[in-house]
Amino acid sequence: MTQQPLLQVHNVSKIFGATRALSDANLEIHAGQIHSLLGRNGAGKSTLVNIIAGIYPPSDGAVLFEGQDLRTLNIFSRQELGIRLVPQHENSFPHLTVAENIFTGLLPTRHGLVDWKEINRIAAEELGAYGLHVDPRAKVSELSSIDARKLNIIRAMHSGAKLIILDEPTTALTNRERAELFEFVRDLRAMGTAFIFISHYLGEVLELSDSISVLRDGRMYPVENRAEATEARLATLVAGEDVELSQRHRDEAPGPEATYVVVHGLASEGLQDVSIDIRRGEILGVIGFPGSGAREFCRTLFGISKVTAGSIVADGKELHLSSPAEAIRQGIAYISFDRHREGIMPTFDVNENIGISSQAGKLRRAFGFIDLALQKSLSNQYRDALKIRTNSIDDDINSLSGGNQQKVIVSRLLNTDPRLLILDEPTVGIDIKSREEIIGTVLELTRGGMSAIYLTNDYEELLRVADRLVFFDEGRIVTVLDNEGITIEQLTAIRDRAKEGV
Ligand SMILES: Nc1ncnc2c1ncn2[C@@H]1O[C@H](COP(=O)(O)OP(=O)(O)OP(=O)(O)O)[C@@H](O)[C@H]1O
Repeated sequence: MTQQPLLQVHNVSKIFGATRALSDANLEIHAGQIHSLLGRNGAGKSTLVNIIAGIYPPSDGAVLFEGQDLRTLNIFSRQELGIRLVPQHENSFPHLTVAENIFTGLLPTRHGLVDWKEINRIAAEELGAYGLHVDPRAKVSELSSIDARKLNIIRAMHSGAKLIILDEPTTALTNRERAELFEFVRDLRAMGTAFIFISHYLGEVLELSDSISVLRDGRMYPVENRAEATEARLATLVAGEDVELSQRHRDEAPGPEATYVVVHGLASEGLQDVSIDIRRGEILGVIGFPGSGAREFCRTLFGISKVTAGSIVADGKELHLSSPAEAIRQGIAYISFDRHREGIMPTFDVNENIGISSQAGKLRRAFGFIDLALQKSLSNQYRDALKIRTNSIDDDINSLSGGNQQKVIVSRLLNTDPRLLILDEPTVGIDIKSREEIIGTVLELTRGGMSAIYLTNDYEELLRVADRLVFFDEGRIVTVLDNEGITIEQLTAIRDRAKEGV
């Protein structure tokens, strides 16, 4: 390509206190190009895109857009030039309508009044032009996650974006929604829009991108020979070494004699008449579309959703899980798919985030005192075991990268010494190496007798870890299978058949 690049990043570095988050990064992107950024948690991906978007300045180096040095421009001036960052977490306003979201700050007026009829008409036209067929008067909170994500991109397009940065846009989307999003992005690329795409899924990076670079420890490595790149090659580049995938072995699956929890006729909001036993040391894989009951099952077992009928009996004793705190007391822990809303305590440091759920348990001493020394020593152990990347456990949790925050949450739950660990999309936003560290820890603990319920949309991962597979649809269990010789294609076919009621 001979024309001037849209974006040029020249020798950009960033230092936060004692952390060198980025060293001499270089990157060029042209109009109509999709460039993917890969890297482990904490490798510097967000730092790089935040510098491009103008959220903070580089410590060194320069960013040019259409040949113009952006040094003196803040985030808003950069947006006007056409750079838009679409963050991982929805940046739309859920309580406003679709049209209001598109026009935020730019509402057309008539005689000084906001002209809603006109706004809704233009919004409908614009949505249609980009292939999003939703009612402009609908509240954003009512949209499906795929439509909400498309809306975020359309908002960017509406303000004249030429370069859109998508930070892990496929998180928690189903495979079908993912394909739909990619088609949408490709259509925009054909109109000349450029993209920076951040993802931990090597397969989707290979599928979508025109060019790829890997960030490792703040250094950038462009992937040469794009056409010859493979998942294995990318995985090695990301980790800086070969990654060994953890695998559950068939002969490790406990039999029915190891029954630990018996769920009988369970009902709650979105769940009806669910009966299943969970065995000691078992990893029970859970599968279903959103709203199928799979996630509702997990949340009911953790006391988030109220039981309306049926029973949960552990070792012969009925559990009354009136709240998550009660569930923790009963030895049940839950890792939420939504760590930002339900997991991280943003005003606490790493150590406090790990210890918070154990204060009623093993950290408690006489007269309500908490054993702070024990908490610190345990936090340090988790930091080493799960390789949490932080200078110290006293660091502010917000200074950790997203994936490392997730490891803190895993540590917090393990710190409650659960007998049943419920994992709801535990590796979303987690790089390949950290993912294997988390999976390895779960496998190790189940070998020691802990039971686990594992819900993920990543079927490759599920087939590697689960002993049995439980399919949900319309709030009920429709099929239970031993995970023996099942392929991803078969699993998808069974799930779809369940949906069609065959
Ligand atoms: N505001 C900050 N203050 C201190 N350190 C920070 C700050 N932001 C990032 N860091 C550190 O800089 C390094 C790079 O973090 P960054 O968020 O760019 O990683 P990432 O590749 O986006 O990771 P993830 O995939 O987990 O989100 C990490 O060590 C992180 O702890």
